[in-house]
Amino acid sequence: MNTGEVIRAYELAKERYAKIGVDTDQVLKELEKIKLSIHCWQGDDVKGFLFPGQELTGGISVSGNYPGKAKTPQQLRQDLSKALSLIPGKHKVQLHAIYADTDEKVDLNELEPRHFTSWVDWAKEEGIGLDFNGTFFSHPKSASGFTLSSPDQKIREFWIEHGRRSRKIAEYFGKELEQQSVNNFWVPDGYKDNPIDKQSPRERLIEALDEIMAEEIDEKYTIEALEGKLFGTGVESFTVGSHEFYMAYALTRGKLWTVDAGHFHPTEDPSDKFSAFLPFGKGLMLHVSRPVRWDSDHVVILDEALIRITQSLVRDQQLDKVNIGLDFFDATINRIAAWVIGSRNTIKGILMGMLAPIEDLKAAELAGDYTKRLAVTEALKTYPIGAVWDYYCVKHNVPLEEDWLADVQHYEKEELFTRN
Ligand SMILES: C[C@H](O)[C@H](O)[C@@H](O)C(=O)CO
Ligand SMILES: [Mn+2]
Repeated sequence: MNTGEVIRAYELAKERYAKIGVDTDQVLKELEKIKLSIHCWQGDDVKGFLFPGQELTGGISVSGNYPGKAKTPQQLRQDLSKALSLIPGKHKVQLHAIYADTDEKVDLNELEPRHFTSWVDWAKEEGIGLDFNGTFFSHPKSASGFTLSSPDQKIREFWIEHGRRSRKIAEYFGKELEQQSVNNFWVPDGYKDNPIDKQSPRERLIEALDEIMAEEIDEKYTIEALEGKLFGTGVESFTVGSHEFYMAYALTRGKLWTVDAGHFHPTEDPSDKFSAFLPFGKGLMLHVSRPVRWDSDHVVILDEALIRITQSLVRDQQLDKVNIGLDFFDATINRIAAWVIGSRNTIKGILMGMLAPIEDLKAAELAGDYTKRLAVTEALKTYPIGAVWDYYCVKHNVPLEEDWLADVQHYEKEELFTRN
């Protein structure tokens, strides 16, 4: 489609939506405000650069061996820039601590903001923000399966220091990039088999987190988010940082609660958590992911689960209290395409949520008119969202659905396949 065709299709779609009271121009203005927090670790299968020979641990795994993964910080930034050029809007990128860019031999408890200056320079060039994650896995000191809740004080102290340093790095991001940097905490701690004592590890985790958070840091620059999980592979029976644990921690400490869509029982609907937590809590961080039977971290597609999440955010007016991060890693496909597909789908999901006569539907629901609620929501599924999306892409100078893949394939040939 050429630009003229896109505009004509948009004008027709605009009229169609106007008939049900939806102003598409206004919707696109709102959509522009959406900032995803795109995870850097899709670009190199969660390897990072600090510990080259280290295997991925912590009960998470990446399958696949697609050629061309980023092996240096420069390559990862170049790949991220390519992906960002194909995703409409201005976003953020989330780093893990293992993505420090330095020639020094530095351990996780020694990291400083200066080890991330090249990332900040790059973010300034891109005009984007940076979020952060301490890396509490893939390290000899997490080999016992315990980090912040370890019964070994020395191990605990190592990870507490890492947590403290992660806050200083996130603060630095916030100051330099003039926007709050969310600092996400996820630890893999837990047992494969049934424990006798569940209380002590949780008490140790509370104490360790409190020590990490002891220093007051201006929230203008950074805020912590805490990510719970039902289980990980090898940690099937007991996870110290469960959902209830972190929800309570976040509520009592004024922090964000992280909802990773892959971290729940498959019959649970993560989107249902938002309206239960937000009336009490400061806000949420999301890790939008696609669990296939388990926390498999598949690339996000425009499926029912994603739409439930994005519809909740829009319908319950939660967008200003929720940071929309992504978390998936697939090494069986082109990694840049993975970022582009997952990010574009998440934005499309939000657009889908916005392109609805929400007030009208709320009124119908309140009046007990569930027939109208069902009829209209079903009808909306075949409304011309694609035409609105195409127009949004053109407005933001990014390729249409049928065009971006050729761009990625060209980059793959010229750049990714030349890497050994
Ligand atoms: C890289 C991980 O996915 C990430 O740190 C964490 O957010 C997670 O989801 C672990 O399952
Ligand atoms: Mn996650």
